[in-house]
Amino acid sequence: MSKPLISALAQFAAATAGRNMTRAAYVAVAVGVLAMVLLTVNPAYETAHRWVDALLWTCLVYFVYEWVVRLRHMTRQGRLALYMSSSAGLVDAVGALAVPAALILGIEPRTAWLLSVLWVLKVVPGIPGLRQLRRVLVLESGPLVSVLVIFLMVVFLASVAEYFLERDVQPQTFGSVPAALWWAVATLTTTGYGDVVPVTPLGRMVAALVMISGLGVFGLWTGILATGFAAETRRDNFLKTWESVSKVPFFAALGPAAIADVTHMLRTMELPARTMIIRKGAQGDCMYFIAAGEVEVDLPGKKVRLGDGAFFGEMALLGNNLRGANVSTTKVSRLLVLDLVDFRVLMARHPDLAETIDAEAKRRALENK
Ligand SMILES: Nc1ncnc2c1ncn2[C@@H]1O[C@@H]2COP(=O)(O)O[C@H]2[C@H]1O
Repeated sequence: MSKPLISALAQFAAATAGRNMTRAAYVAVAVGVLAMVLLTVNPAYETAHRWVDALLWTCLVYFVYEWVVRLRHMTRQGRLALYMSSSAGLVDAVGALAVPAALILGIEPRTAWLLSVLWVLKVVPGIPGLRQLRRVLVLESGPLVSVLVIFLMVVFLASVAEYFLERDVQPQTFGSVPAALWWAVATLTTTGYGDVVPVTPLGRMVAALVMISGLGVFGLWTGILATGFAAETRRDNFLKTWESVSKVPFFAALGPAAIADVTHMLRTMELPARTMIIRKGAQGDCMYFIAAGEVEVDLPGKKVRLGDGAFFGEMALLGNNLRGANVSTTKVSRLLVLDLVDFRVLMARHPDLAETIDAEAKRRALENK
């Protein structure tokens, strides 16, 4: 085998060994699931069964290869048990073994290949939003379970009531509590198939109450999840900003309580190189601290570069409100932004910071004269 081919294969195996989804894995999941769907469409499968089978087998071989490479990699790193018990390890094992196991057990091939739908699970461990959802579900499990209990209570009370009110008029649909339960679930979830409908006046009144309760229950669930997501995002942002704030020497002298206070006021901003941040003559409504990166202040006759830990944009907030120079990034930069309202609060709460900013603004104004 030629050297470039060997090194390309080695690189491919190394990328596959990591626990993250590679581009090839995403393609394999998409192609594999699409081929499985085609397998269920009779005319399409009859005309192109060789292609569909070839695609399915190729994807399966790829997933088995991926699993074996990861098992070897984790064994070498002494993390085999950890990998096998993780969600990614379980999903990889299921992806590699489910279809072959079904084929070996003698299940009809077109039915056995339906198990390839499990390949979609491979994308789950890599989705950051899902990790956040799991955290929200765990943190909000108390209120969510309470709403579930209310849901079950209403379902049971309503189905017993409907059974009692409708059983004589509609024995075939409301002839038992389990039969009435189907109606209650379809109504409370606001699905309303309309296959089972109460006809007695009292039965309809109960149904109306169930419909209204359904709206309430789903409103509560949505509210709990939305609040949980918002709180989670705030927490993530706070931690990110905290990390950046504590790296800025200007804030490092403050105690932890004051850093937390400052963190609440700042928001992070990631910028690529050569991005204009401040335009000369514009109204100033915030100032910036450089957590990482570099900016260039474009002054008449010279350019001043400011790096990690420096701040800028303070002069407009302390002076006549108008920006005195253009400022743009020279490299990828992470900035902490302090809005005017918070700037005033910060100045009032931390006079030592106010003094430093004020002194630097005065020094710069003198330098620019
Ligand atoms: N001589 C200088 N050295 C460093 N930064 C400066 C200098 N002059 C102006 N700046 C910064 O450039 C910013 C442009 O917007 P502002 O006038 O709000 O605030 C200004 C200062 O923060």
